[in-house]
Amino acid sequence: MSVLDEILDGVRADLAERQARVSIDDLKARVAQLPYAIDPIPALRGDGVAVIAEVKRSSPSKGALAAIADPAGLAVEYQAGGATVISVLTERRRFGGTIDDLRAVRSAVEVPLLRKDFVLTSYQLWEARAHGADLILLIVAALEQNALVSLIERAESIGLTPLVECHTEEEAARAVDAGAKLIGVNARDLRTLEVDRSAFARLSPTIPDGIVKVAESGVRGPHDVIEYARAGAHAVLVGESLVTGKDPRSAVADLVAAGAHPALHHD
Ligand SMILES: O=C(O)c1ccccc1NCC(=O)[C@H](O)[C@H](O)COP(=O)(O)O
Repeated sequence: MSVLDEILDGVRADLAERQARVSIDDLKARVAQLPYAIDPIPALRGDGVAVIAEVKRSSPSKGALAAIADPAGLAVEYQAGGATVISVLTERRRFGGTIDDLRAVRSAVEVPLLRKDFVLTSYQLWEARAHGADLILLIVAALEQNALVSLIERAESIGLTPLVECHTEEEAARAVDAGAKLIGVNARDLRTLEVDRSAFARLSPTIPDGIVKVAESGVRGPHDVIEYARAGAHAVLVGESLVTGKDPRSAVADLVAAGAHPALHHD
């Protein structure tokens, strides 16, 4: 069984437990009380390379990364450093996150929030909105094509912007066919956990102009932002190097500064 399949089994079990406690109608009622979600696309498409900074406690590839007792405090630092979007990993078993982290971060920052998880059902979309997310991750490798298409449509219908993640040419084609407007190329193969930073440059030309492109994973510092920008990234998604560094605010600011060089601006 691949790492991804193991993660998905755990996600299904945790999901069943949450669904038994909180009904989808309760989530819909909560969403009805909230302001509209923020559309992140204009900011992600702006000049320079946007930084999506991630709250990430642990990972299947590295184990424990950082204790992060105060996810909201970390998010405030990310925002102060210039992050365009903040990603919150809410998967419990392998990443040490919870949906409550999302709520805590929402109450502390104004920038758009990505719920980073393994979304399989529309319940998780409502859950994400009810806890303040503006974006949701949909992983092509985890979804049949008809499920991907219907989750994209459902997410958009409730105001969420789907970030559709791929790792291979075939998955990128599926993301485009499914109508994704925001596509992430993950350097990490979720089945083997190997990181291949050349994946973005390989897949980027296959993604049509007009779609916003995010380079995910493996960003160690400003030099990787510059490389991803040269290959056409509108944004980078960064977790590990930020949560394991000493000063998340200045680390984000350094990435933003690297991506802001006029030579890297999009046409
Ligand atoms: O991070 C992992 O080990 C991992 C394993 C299996 C599925 C997903 C995984 N990570 C999720 C992510 O996509 C990353 O957290 C995100 O892109 C940031 O990556 P990094 O900067 O390398 O922490």
